[in-house]
Amino acid sequence: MRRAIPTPPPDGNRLSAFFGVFRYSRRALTLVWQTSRPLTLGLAVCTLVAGVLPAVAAWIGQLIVDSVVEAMAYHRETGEALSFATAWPVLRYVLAEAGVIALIAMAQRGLSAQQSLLRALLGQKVNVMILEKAGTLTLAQFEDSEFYDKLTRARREASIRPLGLVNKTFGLAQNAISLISFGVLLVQFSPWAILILVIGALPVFFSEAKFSGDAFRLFRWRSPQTRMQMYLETVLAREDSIKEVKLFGLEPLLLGRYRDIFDTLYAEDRRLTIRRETWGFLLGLLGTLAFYGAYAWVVAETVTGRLTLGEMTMYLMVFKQGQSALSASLTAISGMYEDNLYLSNLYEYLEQPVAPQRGTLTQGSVPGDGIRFEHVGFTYPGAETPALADISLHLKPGESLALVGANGSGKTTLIKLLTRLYEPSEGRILLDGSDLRDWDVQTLRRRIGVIFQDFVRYQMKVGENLGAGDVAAFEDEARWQEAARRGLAEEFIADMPGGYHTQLGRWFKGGQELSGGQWQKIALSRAYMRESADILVLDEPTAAMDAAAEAAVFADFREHSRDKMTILISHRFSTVRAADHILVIDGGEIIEQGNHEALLAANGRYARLFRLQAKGYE
Ligand SMILES: Nc1ncnc2c1ncn2[C@@H]1O[C@H](COP(=O)(O)OP(=O)(O)OP(=O)(O)O)[C@@H](O)[C@H]1O
Repeated sequence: MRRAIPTPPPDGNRLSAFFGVFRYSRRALTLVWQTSRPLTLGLAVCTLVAGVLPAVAAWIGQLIVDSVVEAMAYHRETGEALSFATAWPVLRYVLAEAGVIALIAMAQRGLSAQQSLLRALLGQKVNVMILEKAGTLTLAQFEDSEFYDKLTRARREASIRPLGLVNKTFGLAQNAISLISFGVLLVQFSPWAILILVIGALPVFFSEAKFSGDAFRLFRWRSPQTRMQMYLETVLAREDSIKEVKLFGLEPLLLGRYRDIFDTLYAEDRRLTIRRETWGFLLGLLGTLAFYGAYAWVVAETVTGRLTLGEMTMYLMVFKQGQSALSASLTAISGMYEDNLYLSNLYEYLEQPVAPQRGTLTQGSVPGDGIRFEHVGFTYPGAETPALADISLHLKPGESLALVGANGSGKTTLIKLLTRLYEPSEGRILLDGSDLRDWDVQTLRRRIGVIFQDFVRYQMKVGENLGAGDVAAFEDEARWQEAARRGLAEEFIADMPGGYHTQLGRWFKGGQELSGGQWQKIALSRAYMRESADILVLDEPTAAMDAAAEAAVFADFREHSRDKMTILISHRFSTVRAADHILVIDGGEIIEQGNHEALLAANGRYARLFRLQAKGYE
């Protein structure tokens, strides 16, 4: 079934919106100027040259025709044969015109060369700005679909728009210069001619401005659909999803959705394009009418002898070129309007408020106190029920904590709060006696080594996949080896063709894919890279490992984390039972806590689940 897509929202006060958007022009110019001063200056010079010379060419055209007429009269009167001396007065103008035309061509080449260089530089600069900004945003912002829309829109269009805007501004300047110089010539014929020229072009301009506004509103309003299309492309054409898509036979269904979205978007586009071009044509006719009216006028004046043939040629040329310069200027203005609208996207994204980094502490007020949760509650933005409620716990250095609970009970959320990816909605979390919010976030994160269930499988070298755990040792081979040994990855890495330098994943040439358990060993080793960390968090670190590997991992883990705080999430009781504290969480609340023996003795949920699992292994 085709889903109905609502019509775009109304456009409000069009005129004030129209002028309001020009506020980005200056910023785009500044951006281009900062990108490359020499190229921007070069553009300006070429623009000036390409703007002035057409009028000069038209003026020389007049001189050619008039001197030809004069020379013809001379030859007719004297009967003299053509010689260099009699031809030279005409030929020098022809030569001059050739020179001017060559200069125009040079300026235009210069313009396009500089534009393409600037385009590359500017695209890179804007993309870097977008990515740098992404680094300052919070996890919550990334999970907000409206924000994600902004990011997608900014990335998709905005990197080419600033240069578009600047090119149009220069184009406008070039045409304006041409127009002024044409005006200087034309006003000698009649000021009315200039008026006719301007009036003929205005209607097209207004229709262009209106339709580019419409196009932008359409672009903005439909971005969720475009995003869905991009997502479907990813699902249908990426190695990590194609396996399941194939086995479940999802291609026709997903492709059908993809097509439906296109069809609805295309229908809108088509309507807009047809309206835009039809109006453009009809209103453009007015311009043509104005031109031929003026043409007839100039011809009549020449016939009556008020204008020379040369002047007629010049005025017609000036008229024709003036008209195209004018309509080009007007189109440039409406294009600038469009670019400005798109740029507003970019700046809307770049100006997205960043939560201030308040904390500055690098040491807590009670060093060695460990982690305390005090009545911590948390509700995800936009969620109705809390994911965690009234969580209190204390974990001292050297102690281990295990979290047990059904899927969705809030275990990972607790870790996200501890790592300050989110802040508690209620209560507080203390590290060494100080609120996490008061800690310098970098210092805090350096103290924590964590692997999440959905750890990242970097499409990079094996070693770099480990090094990611500690940027300071990103390239440190000795540290890679040490971490791999502890994460039990050493053996299979040694079997790989390039050892630690083997490319992982399938995205790049020569990449090796790993098994689920091998990837998990890589992730575990990555967590071990963080030597300075005294809080180790493992969120289901061994779920994909075989039983022997799991036992070895935990033997080593206990051995090496004696003076550290460790938090472990696992659904396997064989792993959990060794922890000093076990928290049983259900629906975001702690329902039982204690060590293994105490919990068994209490004969509650933990004891029941433990026996259930033990029975399964019998
Ligand atoms: N980013 C998010 N935005 C909104 N709600 C979320 C988000 N992540 C998790 N939740 C919700 O919060 C609750 C707790 O999720 P959490 O990931 O902490 O569970 P968990 O105990 O780690 O589960 P599992 O054992 O399956 O890993 C769930 O109801 C989940 O739907």
